[in-house]
Parts: sequence; C-alpha cells; structure tokens
Amino acid sequence: MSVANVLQTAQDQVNQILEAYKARTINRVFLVACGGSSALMYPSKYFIDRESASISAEVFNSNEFIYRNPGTLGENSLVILCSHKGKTPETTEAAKFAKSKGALTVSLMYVETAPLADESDYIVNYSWAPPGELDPHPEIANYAILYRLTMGLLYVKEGNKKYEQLLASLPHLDGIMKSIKTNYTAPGKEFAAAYKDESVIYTMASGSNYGIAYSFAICILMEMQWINSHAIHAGEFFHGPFEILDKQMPFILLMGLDETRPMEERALKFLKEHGEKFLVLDAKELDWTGVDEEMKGYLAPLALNFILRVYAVELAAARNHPLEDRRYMFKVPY
Ligand SMILES: N[C@@H]1[C@@H](O)[C@H](O)[C@@H](COP(=O)(O)O)O[C@@H]1O
Repeated sequence: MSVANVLQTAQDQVNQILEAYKARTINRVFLVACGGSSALMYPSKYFIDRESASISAEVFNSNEFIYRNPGTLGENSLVILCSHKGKTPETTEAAKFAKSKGALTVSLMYVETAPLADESDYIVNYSWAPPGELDPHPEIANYAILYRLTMGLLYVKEGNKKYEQLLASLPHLDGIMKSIKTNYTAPGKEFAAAYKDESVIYTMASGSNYGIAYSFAICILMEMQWINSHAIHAGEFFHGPFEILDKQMPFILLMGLDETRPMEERALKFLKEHGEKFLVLDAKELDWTGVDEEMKGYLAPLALNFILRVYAVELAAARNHPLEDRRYMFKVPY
C-alpha cells in the first residue's frame, strides 16, 4: 500500500468511528489496556481532563476494569482498548465485558484480525515500529491514533477545535522523529555507557508525560532490561520518593511542554541541588516548526517517548541484553 493509502485507511477507520460517536450520547470514556498499551492512554486522559466540561476519562488495567466494574459504565460510555496484536486475553475479556454493559467499544491494534477485534464494535490499525526504529507513518502510530479518537470525540460532541489543529500538526511528526534519531543517538550512547551497570533507574514526569515515564520504567527497564525501576510522578516525588535521592541514585526526568511543566521544573531544581546522576530529556530542545502552538504540550510525550526508545536501543547494546529477551512473558503460564 502506498504511504497515502496507509494514512487514508487509518483515517477512514477513525472517520467511521466519529460517525458512530455522533449517533449516541457519550459522557464517560474508559481507556482500557495492559502494560505499554495502558501507558499509551495517559496523554489522551490528560487531554480529555483539560478540555471537556461534560465528558470524563479514566485509565484502567483491563482486568481491574472487569473486577472493579465501574458503576458509571453503560450505554453512554465509550470504551477504548488497545493491544498490539489484539491477543492479550484480559483486554479481549474487557471488550466483551464493556459490550455486555452496552458501551461503544473501539479497539486499537497493529494487526488486521485478532480476538480483540472480534469483540469490538470498531477497530483502528495503527502503524508500529520496534523500539528505536523510525516509524514510516508516525502520524498514525498508536499515540497519534488515540489522539485522533479522543480529540475527534470532543470535536464531534463539543465542537472542540483541537482535532483540526491535531490533523494539521501530525504531518510534522515525521521530521521531528527523524531529527531525534539524528541528534539523540550519540547522547543515547553516552547515557548507555554511563548507566549500563546500574541496578535501578527511576523515571519521573507529570501531566501528559507521566505515561511515557511509566512505559519506560515497566516495559523498557523492567521487562526488556531487567533493571529495577519505578515511575515517579514529579509532584509525588516530594512526598516520599525524594528520600531515596543521593549523589549516586540514577533518575531520568522528562520535561514536557504542557501546563504541568512547573512540577517537572521543581523536581529538576531538587535533583540539581541534591542529586548528581540524572538524565534530563527536555522537549523544549526539539524543533517544533509546523506544529500548532496549542498542540505542543499534547505532542511532546510522543517525541519524548521516541527519544527514550532510541536510548533503550543503546542501553540494550551496551549491556549486551537484547530488548527481545524475556524470562516469563509469552513463555510460561501467567
Ligand atoms: N511491553 C508490552 C507489555 O507491557 C505488554 O504486556 C505486552 C502485551 O501487550 P499488548 O496487549 O499490547 O499486546 O506487549 C509488550 O511487550
């Protein structure tokens, strides 16, 4: 399929879903997935929290969604689920559960057919590239597709114009990602050399970037590198976690461009005063030419995520620990 066709197919799927939104009342969005696919949901929750006065959004682990059985889940709910290959059983079960409650179910996956697709009203196929590799279609990668669906929701329901700004900004992601690959590979190698023997690395962020810190902690460091980690919210840092900080304790701080940046700046000030071994990745250092001013805060997590994926490849190489190695995942019953 040509590039234009690939993009059009994904947008056609999104357009069909926007039509389905129009046909019903939606007052609550449940963002349901596991692991890295759950981390994906945080920026869209941030968007809905900020921009909507009538629709609320919550992020749920797939199993917890079923066990907790939210009282507000029903016919006026939109449940958006995600699973890379649409095969994670608890996410498929969550879709089935949501449908049994009368909710509209929309699932993201990068494959065309999967058990999750069979249990969903609509699906969207996103483009996906392994960590550190340039995605040929970043404007329809998972985070971008989810924004199309959530910004699209507020567009059709409340006339929120951010969806139009998103569509105008997304084509510029390709250039941003390419420049990240060019400019961050050498710093990634330096990071890898300096941190390769650490047994623990904490990550920290706030607002729309918190999910990226969470994903790097649980998926890259713990799952793919077997390095201890924990994603610390930059505001929560001062309410316990900062007691662990000394000159040797490694931290990665993400600095985004959204309204919560002052919280990340406060954490940075403290790290500078009391720590020594920390990496700061700041979205301000990127060239955002072409991206709508009001979109930068929302799109910063996508760029920070890609920088971290470039760093992950370098860390894995320096540690001689392939990102694909697993002890348990997909290998033993769980
Ligand atoms: N890093 C993620 C994990 O966090 C996740 O558990 C697994 C299955 O996820 P999915 O439901 O997206 O297929 O995929 C990746 O390896």
